[in-house]
Amino acid sequence: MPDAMAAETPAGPSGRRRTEVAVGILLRADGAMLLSTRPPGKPYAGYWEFPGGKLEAGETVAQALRRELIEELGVTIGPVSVCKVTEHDYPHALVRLHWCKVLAWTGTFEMREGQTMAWQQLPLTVGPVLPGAYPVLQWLAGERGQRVVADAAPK
Ligand SMILES: Nc1nc2c([nH]c(=O)n2[C@@H]2O[C@H](COP(=O)(O)OP(=O)(O)OP(=O)(O)O)[C@@H](O)[C@H]2O)c(=O)[nH]1
Repeated sequence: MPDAMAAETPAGPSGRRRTEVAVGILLRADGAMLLSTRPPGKPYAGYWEFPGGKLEAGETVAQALRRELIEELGVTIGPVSVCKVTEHDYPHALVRLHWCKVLAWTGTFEMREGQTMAWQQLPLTVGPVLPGAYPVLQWLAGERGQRVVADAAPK
């Protein structure tokens, strides 16, 4: 993977350019992960997602994630590396998501974009989740022998 990427890269199978996105899986010592709601005014506002955002031209994933988490949450993360890459084709954008586990940060969480945050164990107790975040939740659930959402109660 290149050290720095353009914010958009050549077209994917659907003929659209890909938007590169850095996403953080912030994990607490007890295994809880941080989810937050998408701010008002953005596509899928109110859906739950992992914190992160689009790369700016010339930024690495780690640099973009560091900047986004300061902007959105007011916390500063240490060095991170990408643990998984996924793609999702939305009506509004074809996105390539670079996922990083984040185990250490400094600062106090502030919801700087009017979002709501929740530390979540699996199965999740919040929803709905952004479709592009679902494959990673399934991957994390597989690591833990858990389900992303609880089984429906029998009728
Ligand atoms: N942050 C985040 N984005 C995700 C996740 N899953 C997922 O599909 N995405 C997609 O990745 C893209 C991220 O864009 P964004 O709008 O949050 O990024 P940003 O903060 O840089 O936006 P802006 O500066 O244009 O307002 C969106 O298309 C969003 O739907 C996720 O778990 N977290």
